[in-house]
Amino acid sequence: MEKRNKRRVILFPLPLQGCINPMLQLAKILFSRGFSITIIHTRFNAPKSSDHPLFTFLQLPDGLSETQTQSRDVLLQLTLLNNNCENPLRQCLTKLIKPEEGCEISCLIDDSGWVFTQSVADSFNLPRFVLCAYKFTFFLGHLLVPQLRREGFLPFPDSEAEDSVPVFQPLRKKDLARIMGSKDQAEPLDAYLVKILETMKQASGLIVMSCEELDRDSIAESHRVFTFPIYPIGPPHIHDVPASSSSLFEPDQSCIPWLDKQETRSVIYVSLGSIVSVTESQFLEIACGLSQTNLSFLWVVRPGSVQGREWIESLPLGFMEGLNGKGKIVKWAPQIDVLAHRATGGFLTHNGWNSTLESICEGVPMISLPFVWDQWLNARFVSDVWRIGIHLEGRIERRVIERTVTRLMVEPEGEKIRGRVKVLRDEVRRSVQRGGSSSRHLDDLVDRITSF
Ligand SMILES: O=c1ccn([C@@H]2O[C@H](COP(=O)(O)OP(=O)(O)O[C@H]3O[C@H](CO)[C@@H](O)[C@H](O)[C@H]3O)[C@@H](O)[C@H]2O)c(=O)[nH]1
Repeated sequence: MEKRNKRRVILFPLPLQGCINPMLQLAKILFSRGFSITIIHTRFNAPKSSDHPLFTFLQLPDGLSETQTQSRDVLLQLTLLNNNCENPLRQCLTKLIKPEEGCEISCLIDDSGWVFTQSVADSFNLPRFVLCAYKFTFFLGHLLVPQLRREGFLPFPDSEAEDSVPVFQPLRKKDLARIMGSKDQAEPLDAYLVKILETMKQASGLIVMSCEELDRDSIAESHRVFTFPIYPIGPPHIHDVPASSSSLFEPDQSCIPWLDKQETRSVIYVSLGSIVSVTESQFLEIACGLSQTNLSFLWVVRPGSVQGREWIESLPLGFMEGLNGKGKIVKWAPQIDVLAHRATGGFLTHNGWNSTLESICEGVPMISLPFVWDQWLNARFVSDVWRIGIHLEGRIERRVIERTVTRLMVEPEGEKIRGRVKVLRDEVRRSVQRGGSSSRHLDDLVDRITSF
């Protein structure tokens, strides 16, 4: 560990698992470079401070009611949080930014989804860096959504659904339509995106949780939109810093001894991240599809993620027993360890950006089942550009799932896909090693923060 450099960085993650993980990982990286760390967080989805004893944690009152915390409408939650948290953040910073002996606050790092933080940071003369927890292609592209809508992208005839979208490659029109959302979501979504772009333009830089190896074209294009520096520092979890969990849920550690008993690359791991929910019939189709493969599976079903059900009680009677030990269902898994396990041979994923990166970094081929937002783009990269997975094209049907899992896990096609993901894994892993692209960008970022 390097010596403390008497400088403190304040990080303020958006309270979603997919944003907390990269932000806390960034905190660990900066701590290893000598910075002291303060994490400001909402009460909603508060990270566990006990998992990070070397950081200071400060909680803001966020004003969300119990019902609002349980809502499935993430856009609504983010809007409420943005409305409620400005004053609490201002008060918190007022207390923190007192001339303190021997430790200066260098900057605020927060998520682009916080749209009030730039003006707060400005009022304290505090440089603000924005963290991009998406693939950078999506980050650039999603800011175009309001303009595309104004220009009449929607509706389009069914016959054009598979056509590509030149300004948002490699999306197909049907993917972009899903990202743009339904009519009633259009107005709040577009207003939010316009605000994100407007406030972000005044930031001191953008820290991207991707690397040149995965995002070269979009990084090269970024100067057309942003004048500030971009720091693609690579998949955050493969930097050489001590491991610690930033899970909001308790990972079921029994996954690992269970995997230890399985043959090498024999298990399909299934997880749809921290936000996606499925209908009961989709859940049953996935269950039947997996069981019909006769292959081993490890499946994360978050409590509440089957709509209208507590957990897995709608599985047919005797379903688990009928698998003869070949299936295991848990509420939350130690995902990175699962993907790194020699027994894991494939990942049926919603293609959240963290899951996609984690799978690439472990060389695990994917089956893509995106549901919302950037997942549509990540899935296209996986299946159409990098060709390291197979896209389900939304077909949550037992026969399709059975067939696709079999293709990936046991057929020659799967072997080819596995070969490609291993090549990509090696390139991406090299980026964080000394002299690699991400390692150099990280050095630049540290120099920049230190220069303030
Ligand atoms: O059983 C599990 C399941 C997931 N995870 C972790 O949880 C994170 C999940 O992140 P991600 O794969 O990005 O999915 P979401 O939680 O759904 O993330 C949201 O945020 C991401 C980053 O902005 C977006 O890419 C997604 O579309 C959005 O749904 C990953 O680090 C996983 O390792 C676990 O530790 N155990």
